[in-house]
Amino acid sequence: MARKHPLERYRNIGIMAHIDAGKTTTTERVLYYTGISHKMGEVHDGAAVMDWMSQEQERGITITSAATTCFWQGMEQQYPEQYRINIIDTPGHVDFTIEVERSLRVLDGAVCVLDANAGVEPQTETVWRQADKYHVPRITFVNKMDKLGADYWRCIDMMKKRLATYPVTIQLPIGAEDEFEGIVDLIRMQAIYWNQEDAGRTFEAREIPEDLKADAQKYREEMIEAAAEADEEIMEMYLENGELTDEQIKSGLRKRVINNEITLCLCGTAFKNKGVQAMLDAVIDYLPSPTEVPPIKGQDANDPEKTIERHASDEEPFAALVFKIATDPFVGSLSFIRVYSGVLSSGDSVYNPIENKKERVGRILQMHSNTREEIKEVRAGDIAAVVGLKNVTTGYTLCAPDSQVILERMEFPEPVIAVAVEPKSKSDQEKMGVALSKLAQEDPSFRVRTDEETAQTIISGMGELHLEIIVDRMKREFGVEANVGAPQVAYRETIRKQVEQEGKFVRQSGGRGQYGHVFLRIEPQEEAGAGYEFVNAIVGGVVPKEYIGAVDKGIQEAMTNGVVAGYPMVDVKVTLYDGSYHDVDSNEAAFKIAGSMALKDGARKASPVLLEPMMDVEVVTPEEYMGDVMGDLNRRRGNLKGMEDIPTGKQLSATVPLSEMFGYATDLRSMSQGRATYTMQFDNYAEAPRNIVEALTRNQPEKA
Ligand SMILES: Nc1nc2c(ncn2[C@@H]2O[C@H](COP(=O)(O)OP(=O)(O)OP(=O)(O)O)[C@@H](O)[C@H]2O)c(=O)[nH]1
Repeated sequence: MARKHPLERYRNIGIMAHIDAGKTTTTERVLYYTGISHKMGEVHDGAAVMDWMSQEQERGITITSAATTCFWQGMEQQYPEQYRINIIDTPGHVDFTIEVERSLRVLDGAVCVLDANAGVEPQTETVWRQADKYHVPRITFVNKMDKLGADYWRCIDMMKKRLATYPVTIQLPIGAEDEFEGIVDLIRMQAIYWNQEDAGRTFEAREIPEDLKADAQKYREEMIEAAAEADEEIMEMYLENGELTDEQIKSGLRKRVINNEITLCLCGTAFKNKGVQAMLDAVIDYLPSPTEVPPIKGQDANDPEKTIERHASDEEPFAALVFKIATDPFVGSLSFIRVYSGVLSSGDSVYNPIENKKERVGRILQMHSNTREEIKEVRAGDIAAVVGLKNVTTGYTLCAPDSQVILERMEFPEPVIAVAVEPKSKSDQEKMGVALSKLAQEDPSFRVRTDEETAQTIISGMGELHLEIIVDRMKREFGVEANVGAPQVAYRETIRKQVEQEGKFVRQSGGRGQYGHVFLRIEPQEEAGAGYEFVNAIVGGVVPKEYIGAVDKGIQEAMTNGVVAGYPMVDVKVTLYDGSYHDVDSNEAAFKIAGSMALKDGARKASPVLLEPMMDVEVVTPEEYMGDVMGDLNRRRGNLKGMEDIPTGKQLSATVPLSEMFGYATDLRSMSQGRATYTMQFDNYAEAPRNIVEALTRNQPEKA
């Protein structure tokens, strides 16, 4: 079967923004204007098509990034054929940055939505930096031009200052706030007004209003100059003629957007149905198709030293990245994939190089937000969901069995906040384990562990909201009722010194005994965040090969409950360098215990320390509350990093220990009569002060 839409007519895009800037409303309008959704859903009446999970509808925020596909032929049907746009709606709340990261990872371009009044907000900066990290080309849609205080030029100014980017405007707003009427298109040099009788489906192009003509000329010049810098050829033409054709301007701008040298700015109001279609045209005109981004790199699955490149082409072997797992009440587990190369049909076998397993692909679904369509195959550039894969999690590669590759894996942040969950009844207890492990498989920023001392189930994640939603989903989707403890800090432990430690586990009581014996070198990793590393330095088989894995396992198990206060140990390198075995009595279990014992005993002598998560806190407050807010942050052991004037007041940034931030939302509200807002995200782990360690260990029995 031939490809319906050539790759050049694909756009895989994400929509990113600070919370409440209007991503969901904008996406809704896109679906409406492209004909996917016939009823316009408003965020407040909980009918938005993209926000399909019930929690999202209740809270009016976007939690999971749903993928959806739509088709667009231009505002004036100016493109000869339809383009296929795959959109991922990404959440704006910091607790879910992981969702943003994993969508950015598989996208070719993004639209950054700003609130025209608030401009660049803390979370805008965060997602912008993430997009920088993955080299995602961007255009910016300044939304809410109808809102009180809307100011397009201030937004552009903030982008220069706070995002360190080079914004180039290709539109001018006509009016602002409740007098916002439409836009001036600087390429066509026309004013565009959307008709409100049909919810902005149709529009009128008119002459540019008299009072905007001089500005239009000026900003068009700037735009052309930016386009001319794309390459020497365009520059020469510009210097020769003093002008460029519309096509030359577009191609120059396009080139520079794709190279991440500039970002184009547009404006409108999704809510009042103005400007969205022009933004879609810009997606087609300036954001790259899968063939215009660099080929994805991977490792040869059979030779980790060898780098493989895969180009966006149906002719190359199949390779795809799993970027999201979702449990669906109707079909079970759904794996969302981005196909980088090749073709996959339902019924084919795919290879999972991380688990070394081959799996058969069942149904393949094209997601249209809350509806889905079964399709027969996926090709390079596609985003789709595969039903029923068993051994995959987010970040895994799927590839052709005869051409094995591991695509660049995603990095996931460590969870910082934990709560104990206790099943309400016996039957809940049985179901809870299953539910939690399914949810953990979907979401790599969520972990489950059992506390060794209290035998409680502890779940940890990125923030209070994140865990609240997990507990909520457990109840709704799996029918598990649980009592939830107060949120606690997910402390960590590590060591500061290198030690060598013997671990010997011997039992001889007639018959077959137990014998495991190891020597470990235990040392801190040089770099924080390097994680756990196991080195096998056994020579001459003093610890037989078949037991090495068990030693490693024993060490890892011991590390889940550290020696200071029972928190997981991180950033430790362990070298197994010596040991002995017994012909009859040695087995895996004995070596596992020996490894575990050696680690625990060694860690106690290796200057173990407790680490606490430090949060990057950004507070936006009207000026009159600034003194109170600052004083309060000081009391919370905060370290003030900066203060800036912003349109809505002052923005303070500080590093504060997470343990001091519980209840902050309420305190900040009462301190500022509800007018200050804040965002918080993990920054780093720092050594906890002595009083915290003492408080945490006071009630603990001496560890065995
Ligand atoms: N005045 C005005 N309000 C808007 C506009 N677009 C969206 N809103 C409102 O702003 C609020 C937030 O919009 P959403 O679309 O939910 O924002 P979001 O960025 O998706 O929010 P999260 O999903 O929670 O991150 C809603 O009350 C919208 O109705 C606009 O163009 N003008």
